[in-house]
Amino acid sequence: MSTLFIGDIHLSVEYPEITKNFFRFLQTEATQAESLYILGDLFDKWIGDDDPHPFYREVAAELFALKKKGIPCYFIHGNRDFLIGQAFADESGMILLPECKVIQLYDYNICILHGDTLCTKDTEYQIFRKIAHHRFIQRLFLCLPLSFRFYIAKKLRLQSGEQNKKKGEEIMDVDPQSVLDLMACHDVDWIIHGHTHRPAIHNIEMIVTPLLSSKKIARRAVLSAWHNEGSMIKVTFDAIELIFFPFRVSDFEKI
Ligand SMILES: O=C(CCCCNC(=O)Nc1ccc(S(=O)(=O)N2CCN(c3cc(Cl)cc(C(F)(F)F)c3)CC2)cc1)NO
Repeated sequence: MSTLFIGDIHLSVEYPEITKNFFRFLQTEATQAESLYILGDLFDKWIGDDDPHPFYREVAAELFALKKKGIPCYFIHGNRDFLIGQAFADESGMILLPECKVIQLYDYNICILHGDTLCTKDTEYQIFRKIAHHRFIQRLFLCLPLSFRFYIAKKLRLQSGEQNKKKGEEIMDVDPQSVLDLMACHDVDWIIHGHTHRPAIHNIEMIVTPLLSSKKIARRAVLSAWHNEGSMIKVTFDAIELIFFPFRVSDFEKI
């Protein structure tokens, strides 16, 4: 049996191919798993569970179908969809997890998180995150009329797109010391995260006891975003693998 991790799907009405392939993943690979973890940025934007767009109803229904098949789906918020609340969790059957969680899978000790909190060099983003994750600010934002939230969302997405272009590669990636601190704090052998869109499995040398200078190799597995292909991290008793699968061309494109 296996446990699957995905993230950074960035579903939006503008990219129906990604949505189609995400639904196909839920109806195929995901049905063979013991459970599915979505580690953030399932959606490219989220301005509140009260957004009535039928697109969200469709995604919720496809996710709920997985629950009906007895396969639990766990969700950790990303920097895009950090406002997903209990209402959408109930509608989609997803189980909301805290922003960082240690799970025992087979005989692995794994810390799972979205990954944006590891990008500590991006101080501009970390300041925005602190403000936007404040309960009062979130309550205030969710009280605004949807139209005004749409407006703010459009502005912020444009702004973050422009800001990201100016930021160096290093700032946009995880800070190595933050990774070491997190793994030491939770005493885990594995960390699985997304956010950076830099898929890989990295070996990390951890000092276990400084005096004896004994070390161990831990591993950091990074999810791929779903731009032109699907991707997941598959955990089985024997291995943790980063797997890519091509998007299947929709019937329309075959014409
Ligand atoms: O990798 C890197 C770079 C990372 C790039 C980070 N950029 C990034 O995430 N941008 C971004 C994320 C979400 C959206 S949104 O459209 O979904 N939406 C916007 C309005 N949201 C809001 C909520 C609250 Cl409570 C309060 C406010 C406030 F205070 F602004 F009004 C706004 C809710 C969410 C738009 C852009 N660094 O390392």
